[in-house]
Amino acid sequence: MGVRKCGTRALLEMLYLHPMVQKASGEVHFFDRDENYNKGLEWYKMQMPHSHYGQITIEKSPSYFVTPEVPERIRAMNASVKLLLIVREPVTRAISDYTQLRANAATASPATFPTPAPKTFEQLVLHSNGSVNEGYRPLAISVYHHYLHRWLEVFPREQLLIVNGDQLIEDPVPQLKRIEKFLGLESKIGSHNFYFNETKGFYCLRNETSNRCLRETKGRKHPRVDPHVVSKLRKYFGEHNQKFYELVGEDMGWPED
Ligand SMILES: Nc1ncnc2c1ncn2[C@@H]1O[C@H](COP(=O)(O)OS(=O)(=O)O)[C@@H](OP(=O)(O)O)[C@H]1O
Repeated sequence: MGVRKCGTRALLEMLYLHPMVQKASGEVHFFDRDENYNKGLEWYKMQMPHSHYGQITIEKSPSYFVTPEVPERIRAMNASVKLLLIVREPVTRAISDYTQLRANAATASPATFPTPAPKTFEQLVLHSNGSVNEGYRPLAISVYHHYLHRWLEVFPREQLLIVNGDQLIEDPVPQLKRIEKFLGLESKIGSHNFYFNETKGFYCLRNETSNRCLRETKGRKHPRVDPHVVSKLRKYFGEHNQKFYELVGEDMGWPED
């Protein structure tokens, strides 16, 4: 169900290494987009892969996390569905989001004549008086508790697993073992499924037939951000992170300066 830029694609592809998991190929956007939702559950099912008896079918659409109608719509489909939420340290997530928005803007309108330089992350996250620009969307999405409380009003906590996206980058196997257990799957994914690619700087995936890394849009180089700004943002998120820890009953240990 999200969160955007926290490793949703990596998580989906890594889980798909398991023989009892089938995945939808793209982002389905059934529950968050009215034009899809109004096509009905049969349409949703048709977007799903074929699966054998006992296999688990998964899909990811990160905007589910922030779209208000989604929890209730999912519950109406299946109140016992299992949900995975992958999170990342909020400032890193915001920088990743900014990096993607900037890359998308550059692709959408390639400069054929001199255009003003895009605003820096620092310019966007702080007002001119130095206060945090809470309305800047990449910051707002990192305030996880604002969105999560709606999910917990609709689903019991036991149906939701919080996956640590920073740890999934550093060392994927322990996170995947937790998920296998949560999903009631036999433990199958192990270190034999991964190799570290020095050029990409990330783990890549291996199965019986192929070795592959995620696409170049996953694992972008982030711009250097002024450490004072990072520190200011971490302080700002401190209180929000505590609220998130309380909601989920887990301390993610994110730095506060
Ligand atoms: N193994 C591996 N390879 C490449 N990338 C990895 C991997 N594991 C996690 N990640 C992190 O995934 C981040 C992208 O997250 P999402 O897939 O959720 O992005 S999106 O919201 O669907 O656009 C992406 O963010 P950026 O580093 O900012 O590009 C990665 O840090």
